This record gives sequence, structure tokens and C-alpha cells, in this order.
Amino acid sequence: MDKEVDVFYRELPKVELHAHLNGSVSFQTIEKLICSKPQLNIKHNMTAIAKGQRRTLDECFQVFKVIHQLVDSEEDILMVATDVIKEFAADGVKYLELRSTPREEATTGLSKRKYIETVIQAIQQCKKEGVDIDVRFLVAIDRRNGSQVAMETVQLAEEFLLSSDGLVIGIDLSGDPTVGHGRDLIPALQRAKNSGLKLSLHLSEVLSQHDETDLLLDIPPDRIGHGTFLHPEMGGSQNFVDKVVQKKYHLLCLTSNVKGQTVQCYDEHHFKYWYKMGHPVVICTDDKGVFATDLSQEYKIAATTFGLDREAIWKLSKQAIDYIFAPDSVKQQLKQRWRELQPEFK
Ligand SMILES: CNc1ncnc2c1ncn2[C@@H]1O[C@H](COP(=O)(O)O)[C@@H](O)[C@H]1O
Ligand SMILES: [Zn+2]
Repeated sequence: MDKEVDVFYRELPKVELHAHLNGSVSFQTIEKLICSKPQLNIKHNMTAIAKGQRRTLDECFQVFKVIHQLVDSEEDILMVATDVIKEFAADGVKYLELRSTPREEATTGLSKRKYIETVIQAIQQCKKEGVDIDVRFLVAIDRRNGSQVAMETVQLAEEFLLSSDGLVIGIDLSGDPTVGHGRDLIPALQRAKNSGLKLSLHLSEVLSQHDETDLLLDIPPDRIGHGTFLHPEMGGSQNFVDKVVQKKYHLLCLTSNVKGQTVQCYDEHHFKYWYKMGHPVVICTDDKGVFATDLSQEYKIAATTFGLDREAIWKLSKQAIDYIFAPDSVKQQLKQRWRELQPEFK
């Protein structure tokens, strides 16, 4: 990256609303994990997709399985979460919503409850150290695990919603989009919504999920991720577009979609469609470790691919504040930060 350009994007205050914990583990942290578990014989090319490389979405999901082998104890989660939070902060992210699927591991004694507690501990530790970032946590449902696990996950999240002092604020629905059907998860998602958990859903990440998209959009969620195949030009429908416009949601992950091959190239990314319409979009990383990127890089790619000047980029990063799940008082504080940091645009 050109040095001067690099500085602008790095210093740009940013909001990250779509980051999976285990997909966000950096090369450096993976290195520590590999060294602590040599018997697994895991190499870096099994945990990240390098520049210029692409994989099928299915292959991407194999990568997560490898990372899960490396991150299987309370100690690992604490390290991974702390490192990820500090890396986002170093990249200029001022507000971060991390999402992660609680796992239990019999061999290390890890339970789902302990998993969530440990992520919370990492957030609190970073706060105590004065790391300049506000972090919230979304408990993720992996769609592969079916309706019962989804319901249990929501129940667990409800407990933390009440006890985590505002840190656990919502539910994420994620996992391999080609596995299972959203229909089976509606009762759990509905329950989450009713109990005050914010709802962020991966939606229309792959083609031909009309029924599911329809059902999920009608819940309705508070936010959606990807939405690659929503608009008619991509096999979706005007009806979907109208619903998205009405609710004003759209979260986009450029490199994730290109490297996972659900989008052919940056030029053809659906960012163009929504941005041209004047619809608010929020640029996010998804999995900065697996896709070897960071949020500064994603903003720069958007700028160069779609011809956005610095003022337009600033507006994009500021607008993201309106879509965070934390309360209004936090939005106001963030807007104040942006005002203080705003450069002069010639
Ligand atoms: C590429 N697009 C994507 N689509 C859907 N789900 C994804 C994803 N990227 C990541 N995840 C979800 O996040 C998990 C890893 O982080 P955690 O172990 O939860 O912290 C993956 O196993 C998958 O369930
Ligand atoms: Zn995602």
C-alpha cells in the first residue's frame, strides 16, 4: 500500500460491525498457536487465504475447522480475543462488534458458558488497559447445528444480556449457508428478538435461497450481512430490495466475497448497486485473518474500485455509527470522536 494513502485509511476512525472472532485471528497469533500445538502439524496456508488466492466457500469453511483445532481452550480464547481486539484498535477501529460461536471442548474442559465469559473477560481486560476501542459481543448460532442448539444458544445469550453490563447485545446467525434451512431456526431467532437481543443475520450469501431469505427478512432482523443475491440483477427480487431499503440495512464484506468466490471480482461487487442507489452501506471485514485483510484495506479497496474520494470515504465510515447495536449515548460519543478527528477536505 502506498505510504501516504496507507496513513489516511489507517487513521480514518472506523466502525467494524461484522467480524467473526476465529476468522479474525492474525498471522502472528496463529503463529503462537501453531507453536503451542506442534503435534497438530498445522501450517499457515491452512488457516488463511493469501493475496491473489481464492477458495470456494466450502473450502473457506474447512479453514474455520482448522482454526477451531488451534483454539480449543479458555486460555486460547482469551489470547485470541485480546489480540484481535488490540489489532482492530491498532487499525483505527473505534467501535467493534465481535461475534463468535460458543463451543464446548471435552478435552480442555471448555464449556459454552465459559467460552462467552472468556470473551467478555478479554473485552474487559482491554478496557482496563486503556485500549482505545469500544467492543460489544454477539453470540453466534452456527446454522449447521440445528434448531435445538440454536435455542440453547439464545437462552445462554439472554442470561448474558442481563448480566454482562451491556457487552453481550445480540445474536448472529452464521455458518455454512449451504447447510440447513433458516426455517428451522425461526423460533430461536424470534425468541431472541422478543427478549431484547439484537438480531444480525447472514442472508442471501449464496444463490437460490429465496424461501429462506423471505422468511428471515420477515422476522425482521435488525441487520443483515452479505445479501449478495438480493437484488434482481443477481437473481433476487425487487421485493427483497424494497424490504432492505425500508429497513435501511446493509453490511458488506468485499474481500470475503471475492476470495470466497460468491462475487467474481471487486468491480462486480454488489457494493456498487447499493451505493449507487444512495442506500447506506457499512464496509466490514468478516474474517480479517482468514481473508488476510483489515478494515483500512477494505475501505481503500472500495475507494479505488468504485472511485470514491476521501470525503466520500469519511462519510461512509461516519455513517456506520448509525447502525451500531450499542445505545444512543454511545452513538453520540462516537459522533463526537469523528468530529474531533475530521481532517480538512480540499
Ligand atoms: C465467509 N462467510 C461466512 N459466512 C457464514 N458464516 C461465517 C462466514 N465467515 C465466518 N463464519 C462463521 O464464523 C465461524 C468462525 O468464527 P467463530 O468460531 O464463530 O468465532 C465459522 O465457523 C462460521 O460459522
Ligand atoms: Zn460473516
